[in-house]
Amino acid sequence: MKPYVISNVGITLDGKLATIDNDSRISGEEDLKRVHKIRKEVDGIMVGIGTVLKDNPRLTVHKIEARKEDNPVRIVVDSKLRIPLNARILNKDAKTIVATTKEVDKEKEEKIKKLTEIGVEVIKVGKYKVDLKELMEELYKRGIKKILLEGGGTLNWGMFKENLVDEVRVFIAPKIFGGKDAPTYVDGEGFRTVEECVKLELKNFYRLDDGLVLEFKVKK
Ligand SMILES: NC(=O)C1=CN([C@@H]2O[C@H](COP(=O)(O)OP(=O)(O)OC[C@H]3O[C@@H](n4cnc5c(N)ncnc54)[C@H](O)[C@@H]3O)[C@@H](O)[C@H]2O)C=CC1
Ligand SMILES: Nc1nc(O)c(N)c(N[C@@H]2O[C@H](COP(=O)(O)O)[C@@H](O)[C@H]2O)n1
Repeated sequence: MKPYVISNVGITLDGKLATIDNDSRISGEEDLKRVHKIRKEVDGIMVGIGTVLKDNPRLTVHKIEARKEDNPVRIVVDSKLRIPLNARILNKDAKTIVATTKEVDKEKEEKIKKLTEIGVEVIKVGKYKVDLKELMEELYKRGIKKILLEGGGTLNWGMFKENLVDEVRVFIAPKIFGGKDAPTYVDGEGFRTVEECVKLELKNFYRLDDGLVLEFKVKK
């Protein structure tokens, strides 16, 4: 069994998550409130370590009224355990799970010990990179039945490639960032043919702030 996964991002019209200098201010205030309402409804929020290193996010419900108990479990996918011990995602506002690989050297073992001491749960799945299918099963076993996937582009690719995403919600801002090295909604290697690609069914759309929200079901 696996959790139900909603992928949400704020993108520009050209599909970028941030500029080449990592400026990711895409959503307006109303869109951020929409995202925080989803955060409040789910059991877990998941990001890749790239997002933690670049944005240092809190990943709590802080744009709408909420109690500490409303904060979902924060999940970071981090194969090489690069997470800084002072990252905001490790603060006491909510529980945090760090998913890493089973390949553990002495340095990694020490980091796991430190993380555990500050109350972080470390899940080991996969050999060279985090096995996302196995991670989903482990999270489900821990009562995490609904997840908000908040990127970035590399983790999004991993989740789509493994067919682990059930729903897509995007805010499209009327902006163009350009830049072939700017992160896009889904990066990674990409599919080679249209047959292999992820197919979506448009369910809803509406205007918000200066942009557009689109909601899709992933066709299975
Ligand atoms: N506008 C928006 O809504 C959002 C923007 N962003 C932006 O996205 C950028 C970060 O994206 P990325 O650098 O791509 O980092 P990412 O957040 O996708 O993390 C990628 C890392 O995840 C780890 N990982 C472990 N196992 C994996 C697996 N099986 N599959 C995939 N990844 C695995 C790897 O260490 C990899 O380097 C930042 O610029 C950030 O600002 C991030 C989230 C939302
Ligand atoms: N939905 C959305 N729109 C944007 O314009 C964004 N830049 C993001 N970023 C995501 O939100 C995280 C920040 O969360 P906190 O406010 O620190 O709780 C960031 O790391 C991205 O995952 N999202």
